[in-house]
Amino acid sequence: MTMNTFSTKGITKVYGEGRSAVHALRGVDLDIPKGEIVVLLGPSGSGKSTLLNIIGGLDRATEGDAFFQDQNLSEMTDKQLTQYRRNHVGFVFQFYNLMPSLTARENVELVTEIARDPMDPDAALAMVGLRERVDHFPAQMSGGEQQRVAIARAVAKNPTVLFCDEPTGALDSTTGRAVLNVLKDVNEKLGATVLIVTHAASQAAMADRVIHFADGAIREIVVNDKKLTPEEITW
Ligand SMILES: Nc1ncnc2c1ncn2[C@@H]1O[C@H](COP(=O)(O)OP(=O)(O)OP(=O)(O)O)[C@@H](O)[C@H]1O
Repeated sequence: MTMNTFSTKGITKVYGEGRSAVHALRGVDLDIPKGEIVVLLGPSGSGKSTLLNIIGGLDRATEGDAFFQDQNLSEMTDKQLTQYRRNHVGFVFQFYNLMPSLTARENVELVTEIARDPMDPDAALAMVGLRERVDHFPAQMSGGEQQRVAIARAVAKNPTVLFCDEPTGALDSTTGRAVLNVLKDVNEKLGATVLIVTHAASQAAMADRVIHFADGAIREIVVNDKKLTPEEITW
């Protein structure tokens, strides 16, 4: 039997209350098998980031259960959620979120110093092709290089799962492709489950599984028999 990294049952999320309530998720049932690359697609406001935040332990569902392996995130205390994020989850965002006053290595060390089973920061930076740039500051690097530092920072803790919210949103297609290649490597070499939220529908071709979201619910799940490499994708 395939072990699921995530399994959700009837997840709903309502922001606010009364007349101003926003129903961001309306009952999401989902299984994400271990070690897959999963792409979440859907219009703006359809609930993709909300789902990512809930299974990433950054936010809580209003109702329903979200399991990470056999642990119910919905029943965890705030302290347990912090431990879950610290030990298992890497996050990559559209705008890198690097500390401008720290070098690439120091940005990665922010995470490795508190992680349970970290990689060597220089090894993480070498993995994303930045061996020569470890002592450079974010302002000395291109957008794609900064995003690769952010990925190195996320993978240096040896995460079970890597969440990427619009990781190529601020990049041109050549640079974006290099970033997707790094995510593919992380999936293949570290065995991490990788979840990518994107507006670029063509990136779905590199996924094992594509989840189409609409209006707070899953509209369709497509399993790709054959995946394309990032080089084969155009967008
Ligand atoms: N903190 C919040 N308070 C109130 N409403 C929120 C909050 N966060 C998200 N929403 C609303 O929940 C809905 C789902 O938002 P979400 O960010 O999950 O969508 P998304 O599919 O990720 O969109 P995008 O592609 O634009 O990032 C939207 O209507 C949004 O306005």
